[in-house]
Amino acid sequence: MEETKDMGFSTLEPEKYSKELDIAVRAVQMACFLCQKVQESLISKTASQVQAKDDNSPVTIADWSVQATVSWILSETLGSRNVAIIAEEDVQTLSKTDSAGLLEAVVQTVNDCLAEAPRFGLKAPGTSLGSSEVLEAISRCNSTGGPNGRFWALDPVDGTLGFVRGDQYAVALALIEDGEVVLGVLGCPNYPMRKEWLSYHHRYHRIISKLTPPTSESWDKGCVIYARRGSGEAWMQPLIQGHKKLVWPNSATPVKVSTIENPALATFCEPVEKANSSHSFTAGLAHSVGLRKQPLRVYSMVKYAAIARGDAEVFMKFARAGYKEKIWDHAAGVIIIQEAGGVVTDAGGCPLDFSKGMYLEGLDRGIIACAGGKLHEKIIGAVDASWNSSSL
Ligand SMILES: Nc1ncnc2c1ncn2[C@@H]1O[C@H](COP(=O)(O)OS(=O)(=O)O)[C@@H](OP(=O)(O)O)[C@H]1O
Ligand SMILES: [Mg+2]
Ligand SMILES: [Mg+2]
Ligand SMILES: [Mg+2]
Repeated sequence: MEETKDMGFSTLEPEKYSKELDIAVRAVQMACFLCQKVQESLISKTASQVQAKDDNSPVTIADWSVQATVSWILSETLGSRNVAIIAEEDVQTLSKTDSAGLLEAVVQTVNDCLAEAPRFGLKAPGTSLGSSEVLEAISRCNSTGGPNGRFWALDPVDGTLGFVRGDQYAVALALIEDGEVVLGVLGCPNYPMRKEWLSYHHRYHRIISKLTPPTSESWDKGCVIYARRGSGEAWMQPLIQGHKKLVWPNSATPVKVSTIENPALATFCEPVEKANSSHSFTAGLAHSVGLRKQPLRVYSMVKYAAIARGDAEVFMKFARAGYKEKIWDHAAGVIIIQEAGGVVTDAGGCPLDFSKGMYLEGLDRGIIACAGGKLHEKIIGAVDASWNSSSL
């Protein structure tokens, strides 16, 4: 039987950050609840509710609503003076005069979600938030990060493209102190019941509805994974929302990385979009180290979750030259993999540096995360040769 501890916090109770971790897990559970409702309505409606940002990437009411909700919860529970947050979204688009409908939808979504706070063991607001309070909660996430003090890094919806396509996405929240990630929480609302389904892009929902009777509680769909630095443990909770009977306190089971060391048996994952990572470079690298399986292409930080859960062994991302990785796209995933027993570095073998502000400055070429040191060593050892023979 699998070990189960109440929340997995029993060993952490006297430890630093236990209150922050507890609140962060609840906030991410709520965010997942919010996202599931928005994703359902996005997919069932024909009207497009997806906006394009300046860099042409998508943003939806879920991105803003999660940012507002998590910001509000952290401020209410920890005190707004103690909370600094760096996050992906801002209020620029929402504040435009022609965005009144969009803002209204965000305010409604936030209030609908916050009204459910007691199910997550949190206090709901006394009265519904008005639009100025929602905008304020979003724009309060204006920390610039850096080497000193404590701040949260939030990606309200990571893999927005996967989200709008009805596929994988994640909610990512990390606490960074003096440049080091100390807590990571990753919500993966569509994490499938069977790891094979991770790669069924687009068809995912059809498969689920065909194979899962509508009455099924589908316990294993979706999870929240979290870890505290130095604990040597990573924990996973089922999602609260699909289960009317599930209320706080939730249960947690430990997760561990895979023990596979043989590249021929290992699965590597990478971004779905070629624009986000060079598929041809990783194919060459995979070939040279003897990774024989097809790459598992998954949107978002669900890739980090897959490594931490032992469902894949390697994650590689090599963005185009000039692209600077943002800290909120990696912080939570990195600490979760490390505490679950894995290794994460840049392509030169150095740890990722979360102390330089919004970006992972100084990142050497790409990111390589592995279930174990041996696999990691092999891949790092092969990067230079592949790099020199590629045109990246
Ligand atoms: N050009 C480019 N190169 C590399 N990375 C980029 C690029 N553009 C965006 N992003 C960031 O990638 C985040 C999603 O990364 P993924 O690894 O999940 O990629 S993919 O969606 O599977 O293709 C995505 O996160 P979200 O915006 O939160 O979805 C972006 O921060
Ligand atoms: Mg992201
Ligand atoms: Mg995002
Ligand atoms: Mg985005």
